Amino acid sequence: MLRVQDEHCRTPEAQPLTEEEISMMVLKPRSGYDLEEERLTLNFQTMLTFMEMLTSLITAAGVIVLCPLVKGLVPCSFLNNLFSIYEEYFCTPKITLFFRTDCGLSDNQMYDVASTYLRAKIVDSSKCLNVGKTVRQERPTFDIVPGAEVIDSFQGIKGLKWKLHAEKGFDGRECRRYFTLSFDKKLKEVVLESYLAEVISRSKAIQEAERVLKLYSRDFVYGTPGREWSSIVLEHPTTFEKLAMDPEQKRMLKVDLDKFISRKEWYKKVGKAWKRGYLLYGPPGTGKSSLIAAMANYLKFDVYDLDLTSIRSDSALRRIFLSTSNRSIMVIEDIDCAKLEDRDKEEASDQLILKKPKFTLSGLLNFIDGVWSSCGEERIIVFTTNHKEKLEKLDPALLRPGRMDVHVHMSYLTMDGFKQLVSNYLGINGDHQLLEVIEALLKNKQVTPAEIAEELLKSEDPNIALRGVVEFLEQK
Ligand SMILES: Nc1ncnc2c1ncn2[C@@H]1O[C@H](COP(=O)(O)OP(=O)(O)OP(=O)(O)O)[C@@H](O)[C@H]1O
Repeated sequence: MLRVQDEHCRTPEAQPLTEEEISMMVLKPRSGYDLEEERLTLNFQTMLTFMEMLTSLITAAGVIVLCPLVKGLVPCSFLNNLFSIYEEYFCTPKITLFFRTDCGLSDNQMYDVASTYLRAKIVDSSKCLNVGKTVRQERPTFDIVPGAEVIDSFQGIKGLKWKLHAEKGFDGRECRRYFTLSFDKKLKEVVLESYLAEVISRSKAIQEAERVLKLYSRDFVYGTPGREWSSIVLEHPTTFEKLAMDPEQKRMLKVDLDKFISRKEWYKKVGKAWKRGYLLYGPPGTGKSSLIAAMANYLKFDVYDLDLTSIRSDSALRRIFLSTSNRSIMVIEDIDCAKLEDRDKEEASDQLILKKPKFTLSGLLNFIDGVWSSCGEERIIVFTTNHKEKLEKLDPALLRPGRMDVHVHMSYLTMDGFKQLVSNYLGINGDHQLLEVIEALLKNKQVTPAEIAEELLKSEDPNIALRGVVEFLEQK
């Protein structure tokens, strides 16, 4: 007989687990939606009897499969499950590790580690692969498909069996994925102490080698249990070199970022969260989003785009921040338009972060400091606004020293910025008779880089494009 002992519902007569039983513990998800961890212990003395029963059952199942008359009546998936349960738990004493997408409040990094590690293995060992390619990628990438297995080896040890599972909800739709790694009980020490370390380090090396920046947003995560963010590859072409901005301002920003990156020990010494806050302000179309892309490209940091108005509770905000990775930029755009004070009217709940007295932006920063000081490193947070003066009214404390570390004014286009745009769009480096005319016009006009970029896009012929700019400035 199989004795199943659940940590949460042990029978009154159950004895404390022996060391042998503890070492046999595996984590196993329950069926259906409920993935709560369940400890399953197998008792050797009772296992044989059960195996006999199971063998008979499987033999019967085999007969059913072979019988063409009834074959169609038995769902294939049922038999597959039966076989894999048999093989997984009863052929040899096994340990199975589960790598699920979530890990308490945050995403489980080990799921991503496993996914990256296995991607490098599957081309040789899998029969089914997902193939993908974005416009900018030269080569396709391959990914493991649900149900596929990868048998790995390590230091002469064979039979480390990985499998990707896709779990379906009651409506038949896939609701979450997880990997399992099954191995002989004898290998427990080597797997937990050496193999997993090797998997982590290989996956890190692969990620570094094929590093693509990602843009995370929360637009598509609703209905995806276990994930707070969805991502796409960030392929923004803007770099500091391409930005139409005061050259000295650009230089200082790069120095500031370099200094931030190199000061890990300093942040530790003074007991501050290793984060830096930037406030980018200026009229629409002056390049605030472009600057964020330039910062991400410069640092090779992922970007998280957070819409604050969609967050209902303190705990949701904490979960969302905890689900972001290190070496990333959190962007909160148009902070003055967030209408944060209105949210407390929508619902009366103790959880709401925006109850009166009003939620303040500096309060949010305190909150973020708290979350990140406990678990985040190399984090940048960027607020943008078109109206700094509105922000002063909304939350004056935000602009006090020590709140946002760097304030960057994105101004209307200057001649330096214009030369940069002309170089980007027309390949001209300060050498055209219309440049002087344009310089004189720019001194008295307020135009944004976005407006001029639009004009420059109209023709690849420098004479036509620059004449268009002159006309545009004269009419402005
Ligand atoms: N400083 C700049 N340097 C180079 N290109 C720029 C700059 N500013 C704007 N542009 C061009 O204009 C487009 C829009 O600019 P961007 O979205 O970065 O401005 P923004 O200040 O973030 O605007 P908004 O406040 O409306 O979001 C960019 O895609 C880019 O082509």
